[in-house]
Amino acid sequence: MSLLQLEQITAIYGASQALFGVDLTIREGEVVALMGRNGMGKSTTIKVISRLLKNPQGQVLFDGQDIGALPAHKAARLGIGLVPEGRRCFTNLTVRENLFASARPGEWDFARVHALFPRLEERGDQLAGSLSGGEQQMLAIGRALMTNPRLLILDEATEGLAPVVRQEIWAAIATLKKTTSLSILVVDKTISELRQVADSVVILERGVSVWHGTMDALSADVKDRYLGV
Ligand SMILES: Nc1ncnc2c1ncn2[C@@H]1O[C@H](COP(=O)(O)OP(=O)(O)OP(=O)(O)O)[C@@H](O)[C@H]1O
Repeated sequence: MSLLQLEQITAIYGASQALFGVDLTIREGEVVALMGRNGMGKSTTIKVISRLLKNPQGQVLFDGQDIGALPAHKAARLGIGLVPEGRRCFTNLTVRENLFASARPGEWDFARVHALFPRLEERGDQLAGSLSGGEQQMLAIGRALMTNPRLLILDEATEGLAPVVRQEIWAAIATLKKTTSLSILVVDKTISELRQVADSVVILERGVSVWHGTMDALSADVKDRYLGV
């Protein structure tokens, strides 16, 4: 059964239209990569799902429920956990306080997040603003997990991070895939790493979902046409 279903989503910023028709389905436990060149609508699609963009048109179903009119905090409460582009940790709170601030009852708690990212336990009393970029991304993921989501969304999962840290983030995503029933929507530009975790791919081109299929079906022609690689 599909956990999330977007049908013919359109969205505007003021007078400028960003999405012209996005279809996207994520099944329970599935990892979907959302791809496309810069400015094609990936972050806007994520804002529609997490209800951060007001008044998109089209249908957004989460677990069969139309969430098109819910405020963002209610979408989060239903089980949509967002790791936003740029991390957006509370920089003047400690690591522990950041995690505590988003905690909701469920299987994800301090112990489980610390097991996934031991660095967050070591840095528990440190201000989030003093963490490295990679550590902030771990914290952003940990904070989203503390909400006990059913769908975890990572916008630009490893952008701007050093190669060794990127590997840690991909390893954590692979662990989540292997050991939980979470559905994951991930935006990133590195196809080789996405290939390790993603079950399927949706490609956006100028605000339209133009291609979807498995990672293995992502041919050189499709990559050349839509991703410029
Ligand atoms: N706040 C905004 N106001 C006006 N236009 C916006 C805003 N945010 C995004 N856009 C426009 O909407 C379109 C889609 O942008 P979006 O950020 O969703 O693309 P993206 O695929 O996530 O790009 P990137 O890979 O560069 O992050 C672009 O044309 C962008 O300029």
